[in-house]
Amino acid sequence: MKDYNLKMTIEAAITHFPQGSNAVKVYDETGGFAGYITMDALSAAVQQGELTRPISQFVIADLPIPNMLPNSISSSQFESFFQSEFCRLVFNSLYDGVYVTDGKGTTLFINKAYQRITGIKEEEVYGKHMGHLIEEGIISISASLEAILKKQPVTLIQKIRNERRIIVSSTPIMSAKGDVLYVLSSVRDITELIRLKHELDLQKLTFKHVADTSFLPEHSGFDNLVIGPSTRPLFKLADKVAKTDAKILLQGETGVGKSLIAKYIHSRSLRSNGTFMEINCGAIPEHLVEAELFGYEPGSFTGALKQGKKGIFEEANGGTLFLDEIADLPLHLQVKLLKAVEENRFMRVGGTETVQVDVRIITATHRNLKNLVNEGRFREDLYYRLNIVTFEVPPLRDRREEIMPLLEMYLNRYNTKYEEDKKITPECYEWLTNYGWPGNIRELANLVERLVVITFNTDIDVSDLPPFLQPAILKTETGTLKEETAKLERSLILEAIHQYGSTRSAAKSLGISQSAIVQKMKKYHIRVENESK
Ligand SMILES: Nc1ncnc2c1ncn2[C@@H]1O[C@H](COP(=O)(O)OP(=O)(O)OP(=O)(O)O)[C@@H](O)[C@H]1O
Repeated sequence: MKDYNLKMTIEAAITHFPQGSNAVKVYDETGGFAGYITMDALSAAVQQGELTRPISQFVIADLPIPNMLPNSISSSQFESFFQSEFCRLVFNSLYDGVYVTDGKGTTLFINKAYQRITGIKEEEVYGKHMGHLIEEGIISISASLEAILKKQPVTLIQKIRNERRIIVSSTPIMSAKGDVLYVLSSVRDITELIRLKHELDLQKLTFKHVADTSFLPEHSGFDNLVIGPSTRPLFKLADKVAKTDAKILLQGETGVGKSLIAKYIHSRSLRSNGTFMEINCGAIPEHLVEAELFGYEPGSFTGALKQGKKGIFEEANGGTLFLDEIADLPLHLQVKLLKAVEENRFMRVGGTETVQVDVRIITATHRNLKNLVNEGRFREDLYYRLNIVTFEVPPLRDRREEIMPLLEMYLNRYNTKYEEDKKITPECYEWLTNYGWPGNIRELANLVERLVVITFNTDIDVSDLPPFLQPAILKTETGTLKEETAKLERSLILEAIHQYGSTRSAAKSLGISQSAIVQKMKKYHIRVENESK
């Protein structure tokens, strides 16, 4: 599977691991073969609680040759052991689950931990063949049967009643003749492990969050800030520079929180009683930017207000002016901005007198401004003027510890807004934390809002996620072709409805008629609120 790369974490690898495989190939950044990662290695890493370590530390060059098991104990000795009270006592005192079958795959014994982890009772499985348990949907796949078939130890991920995921390691016990006499399996709960890990992450973060923001004035509007290890230095620096008038350049992808940091700096500055004005230089038509920034005198151009208008520089007088997407400012206006920034003075469009203001300037861009300077597309003198302090705001994929608290924060927000009480399942959190979030925090917020609105059950689970986020493994692992096709169809319809807002446009985008989409929506219980006709 090309999906496995050296940077992948144990946690991500284990959730993707194809059912029934013992090993998968791993590739390096250039696409070259780097070795194998085995289920045994993942299992060992999970047992040591190394969920966030990269798999590169566990990759091996060659697959191990299967161990030949000791077979000096006779079959009757084993038989009397498995039937003894002593065996029950020993296995029942273990924290991990234990499952014992005979050499044909018929269940002989399960310990108490196995019953706790899986919810399966001994009477449900005792004397039953593993194949039968698969048919009944109690387990998804049998490591014991695999071990019998291969006559080798096998480790794999199994689903219990389509809910919990467990790691099962099965070891065959062989006779001198090489027949499998018994299979001994040990079992660990991954769902629980992952949940515990996230709970721990969340606790650590909540603690830090409180520690870092407790100094904020009440109702400052920043009660819900999530500050993780990667962004803490930025907020500390923001606090330090807030008290000065130093010009700040915020760089970072879209939706990473540049505008939020600008507001934070303003709120912590001596200008916090003044206005915070924000303008997106890329969103205004080029011919209007100058008037928006600097204002204009009466009758200075066609379409202008008779009485003239103040520009945003004047509106921000005494406060902070945040110029977003500064790289989009046309070159000819960069000269005027430079002068305004240096002297806090400028002329309105069509004006003859200078206007004096007292404004603190913060700028932001998602581009690399230095490169634009080198290419001659941004003035070097202005670049140095605006960039006394630079903040590089990292993308969400490099702030993974913040994903879970952000999901929680938005879940609370939208639960309140829509009067719902939705919860995200641990497995779903797992997928959401491992996703790359190209659209950053805004995309995350948008997805949580959608999930709160469109899901029917209280629990938001992996199957509720849009197709681009759904793990491929689920699609092959569960359900018949018909069920899987229906799931996909439902997701595609939901996506289209969400994107286009009306059944007509959604139907068009999917290449079906409006009546067909309406019928399918009835079938899949999809509703559209306030559809525009
Ligand atoms: N540390 C944080 N904690 C909580 N919410 C945050 C945090 N950072 C950003 N957000 C939220 O994420 C959303 C996007 O942030 P923001 O608008 O500041 O990003 P941006 O980088 O300015 O985006 P753009 O470049 O598109 O203007 C906002 O709703 C903001 O409140």
